[in-house]
Amino acid sequence: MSQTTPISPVIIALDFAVRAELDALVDQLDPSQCRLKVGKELFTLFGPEIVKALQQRGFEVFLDLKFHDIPNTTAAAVAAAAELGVWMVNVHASGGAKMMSAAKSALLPYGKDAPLLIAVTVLTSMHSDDLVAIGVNADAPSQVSRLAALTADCGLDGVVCSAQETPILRAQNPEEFLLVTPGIRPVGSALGDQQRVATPVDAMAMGSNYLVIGRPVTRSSDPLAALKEINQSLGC
Ligand SMILES: O=C(O)c1cc(=O)[nH]c(=O)n1[C@@H]1O[C@H](COP(=O)(O)O)[C@@H](O)[C@H]1O
Repeated sequence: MSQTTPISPVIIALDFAVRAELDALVDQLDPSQCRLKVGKELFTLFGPEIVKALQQRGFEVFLDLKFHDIPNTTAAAVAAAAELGVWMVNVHASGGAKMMSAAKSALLPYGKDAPLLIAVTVLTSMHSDDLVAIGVNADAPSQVSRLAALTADCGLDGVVCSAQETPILRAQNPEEFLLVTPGIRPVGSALGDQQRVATPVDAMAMGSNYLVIGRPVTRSSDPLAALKEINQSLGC
C-alpha cells in the first residue's frame, strides 16, 4: 500500500508492550490523521516486522531508536533503517560531529528515498539540573542550541528538542530545518516523566514542525477522540 501523507503534524508514539493493545489503537487510526513512531520498546519486542505492518497500513513511520555509537556502527544502523523504508530516523547529537556526518553519508545512496535524519538534543525529560549532574555546564536551552548548531553543520534534516527551545532554534536555523518536539501535553494532561513541556497549540505557535505525542492519546480512555481533539485544536 502506498503511504498517505497526513495533513496533521502529530506523530503518535506507539509505546506498547502488548501487541493486542497496539493493534486495537492502530485499527482506529487513519494515515491521514497522524504519523506513527516506533520506539525502543516496540522495536525490541516485535522488530522490523512491526514497522512493515504499519507501513502496509499506509502509515509513515518514525523509527525512534536514538542511535548513539561509534560512527561506523551508527552509519550502518541508519542505513538499515533506510532499507526498512522508514520516513524518519534519529541519532543522539551528543554522539558528536563524526558520528552524525557518518550517519548522513550512509544515507546518500538512497537519494530522495532516504529517511529524514534528525538528532536528539537534550531529552525532554531533563531539566538544567540534570545536565549539571552529567557534567554539562550549560542550561537546557544553551545545550540544545549548541547541539542543534552541530547537527545543522553535519547536514542533518533537523533536531528533536522541547517546544520551549523552538523560538531560539527557529531564529538560528533556516525554515527547512525540522524541529520535532516531544513533551507535548494538552491542557490537563499528566506530565508523567516529561519536564520541558508545551501544549500542542503553543508548540506549533512557537515553531515546531512535528509534535510527538504518546500517553495523552495512547493512554486516553478514547484515543481516537483525544487525537481528533488535538488535530481540531491545530486546525487540521
Ligand atoms: O526522540 C523522541 O521521540 C523523544 C525525545 C525526547 O527528548 N523526549 C521524548 O519523550 N521522546 C519520545 O517521545 C515520546 C513521548 O511520549 P509521551 O511522554 O507519552 O507523550 C516517547 O516515545 C519518547 O521516547
